[in-house]
Amino acid sequence: MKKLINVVGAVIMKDGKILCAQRGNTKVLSSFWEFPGGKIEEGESPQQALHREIIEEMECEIEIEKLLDETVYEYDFGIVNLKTFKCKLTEGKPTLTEHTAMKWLFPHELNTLQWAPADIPTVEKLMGIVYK
Ligand SMILES: Nc1nc2c([nH]c(=O)n2[C@H]2C[C@H](O)[C@@H](COP(=O)(O)OP(=O)(O)OP(=O)(O)O)O2)c(=O)[nH]1
Repeated sequence: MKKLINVVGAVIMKDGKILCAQRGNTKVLSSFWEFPGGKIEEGESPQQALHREIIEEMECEIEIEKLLDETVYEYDFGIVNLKTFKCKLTEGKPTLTEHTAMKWLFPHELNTLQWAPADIPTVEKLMGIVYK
């Protein structure tokens, strides 16, 4: 049986754009684009994990507004259950620490990037939404 990996991702919105981050070269799924976040650790709620991950890897703080989507994708290394949350920045500015690059894109531009496979249903959902 493949291991189940519970992951949270932040859909951080600012001025109608969404923060997209490119995974680092040393990571699994290297170079794919993703929503910043990471694995939920033991004893953490998804929201706690997301706050921690964004502070760790983006050096900023977010407010989590709502659950946007939940997807399950079977990779060769395990099964990823990805929960994505709509968020806004409350403190600081996203900074590259572990990621190779980041971009702010309008929802309709999201398909210009090569997303991690688990993210594709969420990306498609976001592309159909107009945020004010
Ligand atoms: N953070 C994040 N991970 C994603 C997304 N889509 C997707 O398939 N993943 C996968 C990649 C990894 O297998 C897993 C998350 O692991 P990670 O390496 O980002 O998490 P982490 O920071 O806790 O990792 P670690 O290096 O401390 O083990 O989920 C996404 O949108 N965001």
